[in-house]
Amino acid sequence: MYIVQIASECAPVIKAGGLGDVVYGLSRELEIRGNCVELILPKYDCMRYDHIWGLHDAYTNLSVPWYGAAINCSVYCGWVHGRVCFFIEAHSQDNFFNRGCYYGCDDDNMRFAFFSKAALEFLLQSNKRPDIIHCHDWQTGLVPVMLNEIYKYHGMEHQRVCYTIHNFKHQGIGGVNTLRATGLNQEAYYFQYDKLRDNFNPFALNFMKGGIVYSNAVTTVSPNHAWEARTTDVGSGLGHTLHLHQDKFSGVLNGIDYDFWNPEIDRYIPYNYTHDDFEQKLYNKKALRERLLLRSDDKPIIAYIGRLDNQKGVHLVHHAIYHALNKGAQFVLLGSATEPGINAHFQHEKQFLNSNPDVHLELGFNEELSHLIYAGADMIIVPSNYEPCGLTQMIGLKYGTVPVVRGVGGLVNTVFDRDYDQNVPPEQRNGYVFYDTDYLALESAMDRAIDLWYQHPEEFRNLAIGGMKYDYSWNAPGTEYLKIYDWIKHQW
Ligand SMILES: Nc1ncnc2c1ncn2[C@@H]1O[C@H](COP(=O)(O)OP(=O)(O)O[C@H]2O[C@H](CO)[C@@H](O)[C@H](O)[C@H]2O)[C@@H](O)[C@H]1O
Repeated sequence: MYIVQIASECAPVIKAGGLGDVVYGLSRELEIRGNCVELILPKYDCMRYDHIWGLHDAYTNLSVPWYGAAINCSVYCGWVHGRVCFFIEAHSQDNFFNRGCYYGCDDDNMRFAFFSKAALEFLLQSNKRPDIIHCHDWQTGLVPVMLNEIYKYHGMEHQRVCYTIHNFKHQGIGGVNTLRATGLNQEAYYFQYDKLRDNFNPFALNFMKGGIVYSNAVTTVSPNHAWEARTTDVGSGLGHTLHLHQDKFSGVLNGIDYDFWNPEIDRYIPYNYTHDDFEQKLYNKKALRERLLLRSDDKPIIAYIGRLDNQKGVHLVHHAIYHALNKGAQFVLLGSATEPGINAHFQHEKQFLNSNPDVHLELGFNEELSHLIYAGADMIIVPSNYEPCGLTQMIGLKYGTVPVVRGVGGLVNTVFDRDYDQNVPPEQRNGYVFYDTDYLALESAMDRAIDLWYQHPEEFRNLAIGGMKYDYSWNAPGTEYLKIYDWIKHQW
């Protein structure tokens, strides 16, 4: 099968979070199974060019219709750890992708509407006719809309779209301008409720809703989140739309790329290890302490790695730091916040805790350091308010780092409470789960994990080693996506 992924991220060259990991990992898995996979991405000025091999001009005169005129683009081609990627650069004073950031600009909706249009123009003009176009999140929600309303009539009538939603919170909101810019026009038509009109704001068009309405298949990143999105408020207002389109909507649990996230071969950690020589993990713990200037003591290290925003339960992350210290544990945090208030809060915490030898807060994005933390920590905490899938608990498991998580979204599908999970046999339980969003709930799960570490170290070790044996690779999800592709390929 010929598959083209259109996305705003692909790890490690463009990574703001889990979306990048998934786009890369899924592409790799599909290619290993003999499919032809290509990726189309924006050419951001701030991406990690050191991860691209052989970048060259692939298509120089891509003329993209925009507001009735056209923007000239160049398309570059290069290999990102073996994957063929096309990067679109727009020559316009809008400077769409030269902003020193991936997201967070006032005109993000226009930037990614343009990217979606340019990606389709590139397919059209370069005569690429994939069987499947796989788009991700709100940034590419307009791809299936434009494919069906415009490009279908220009020779792209056979392309089918799978649309994956990684986060319902950000949906991409536009207005009449979006329609004029992209050439969709026809205001009255797109402002209908069964098209793009936002379910709650009658004056807005919703890109993600467009993606759901117009795609042949829609997925989110875990079965439990698929259920939550349809039936609870985590669908952020799209529950009804998902309900109407439930026949093509499902949850496919993400995988982890074990070629990249694997303590046995990880080149960012000083001591490689497997579940057979688990003792080596201790040397990584020592290396982590040395790197972050934590004191050497007989204490567990609890880690948090992730974006710092309301989704991630920042109030509980904050509380976990102090509770860990009270319980005689050390705490390491690696995270970045885009919201100024949250950023200021954690900057303040960092200064306040600066001289404490049992805690380190690293504020920023650091891929290399994240690997050492996964390898060196004893536990990883994921106290999210909602979590479509969550990768950090799955990476933690692979590194023998016991997850302590809130039972929501994909965390429910991946972490099984050692003491209480009745649905899973004791030998298959792999972490700790709490449910409420208050401090007591968090504390009770942390206490159980910390107590086991102190009082029954052998059992804690068995729990960690058991977790390493779980298979959360792309193997099973790869099969599921291929089934979906196959199903929509034969749809008319
Ligand atoms: N400061 C930092 N430095 C270095 N690395 C960092 C980092 N902050 C985060 N990371 C890394 O980024 C990834 C984050 O994974 P998450 O599952 O938390 O994704 P996120 O919430 O961004 O994305 C959404 O998409 C993913 C993928 O579908 C879903 O799993 C998730 O639930 C959904 O919210 C991990 O690889 C983590 O190690």
